[in-house]
Amino acid sequence: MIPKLHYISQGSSSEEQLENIQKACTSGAELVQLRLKNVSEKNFLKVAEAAREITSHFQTRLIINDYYKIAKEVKADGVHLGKTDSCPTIARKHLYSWQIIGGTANTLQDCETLLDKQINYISLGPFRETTTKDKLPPVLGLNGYTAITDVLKTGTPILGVGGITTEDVTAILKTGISGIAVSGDITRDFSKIRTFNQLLNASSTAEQRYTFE
Ligand SMILES: Cc1ncc(COP(=O)(O)OP(=O)(O)O)c(N)n1
Ligand SMILES: Cc1nc(C(=O)O)sc1CCOP(=O)(O)O
Ligand SMILES: [Mg+2]
Repeated sequence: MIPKLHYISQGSSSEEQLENIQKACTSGAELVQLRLKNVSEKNFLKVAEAAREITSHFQTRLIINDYYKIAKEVKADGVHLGKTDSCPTIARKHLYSWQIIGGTANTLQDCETLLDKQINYISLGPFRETTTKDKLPPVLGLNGYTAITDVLKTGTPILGVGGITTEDVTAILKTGISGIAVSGDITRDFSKIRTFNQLLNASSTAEQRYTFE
């Protein structure tokens, strides 16, 4: 099962990235995506190895952004690929059978293309403007989400992404979106993970671990 909350990492250095990943894990994140830009592949691999160690310690899933070969090398739980990244079909051939592949979509057509390529989840965005990523396509908002999920009848999880805060969750879930990926709102305050999990009715790993339910 794909967790309903994905924390997309950020940080202005490798050290800050790893600190944020550790904070996300201690705050109950079930899944962390390592998103690190403007570093060499060699440096990305080093950070990915450290991120794998941290996440494994907390039994938190790890998704590698962009680099499917690194996802295989560090035995991450999967890879996230955007429209200008490697093709999911090629990544699938390279990865272990248990590794998951997520893909970015901005339109209904993108979603259909990804479903044909048998990805495990779709991340549909941007929900609203965000400073976390440059050169975003037009925002979809609640109406855009409803228009796409109404047509797209699929059992594949569709996550919302882009400028999402805790205040948006309830309305987003009513559109047919089943989970969310968040960077800024969580990085500003890691205690928000607990609130997001409650709003999403997602299991908080820490709570599960101690309640025997
Ligand atoms: C969960 C999630 N959704 C969307 C993206 C964006 O991927 P992409 O379009 O490849 O852009 P970059 O993140 O690589 O800049 C994502 N990473 N994660
Ligand atoms: C990485 C990313 N991809 C997006 C897309 O729409 O494809 S929006 C986005 C940024 C998500 O971070 P925040 O929660 O800080 O807006
Ligand atoms: Mg990418």
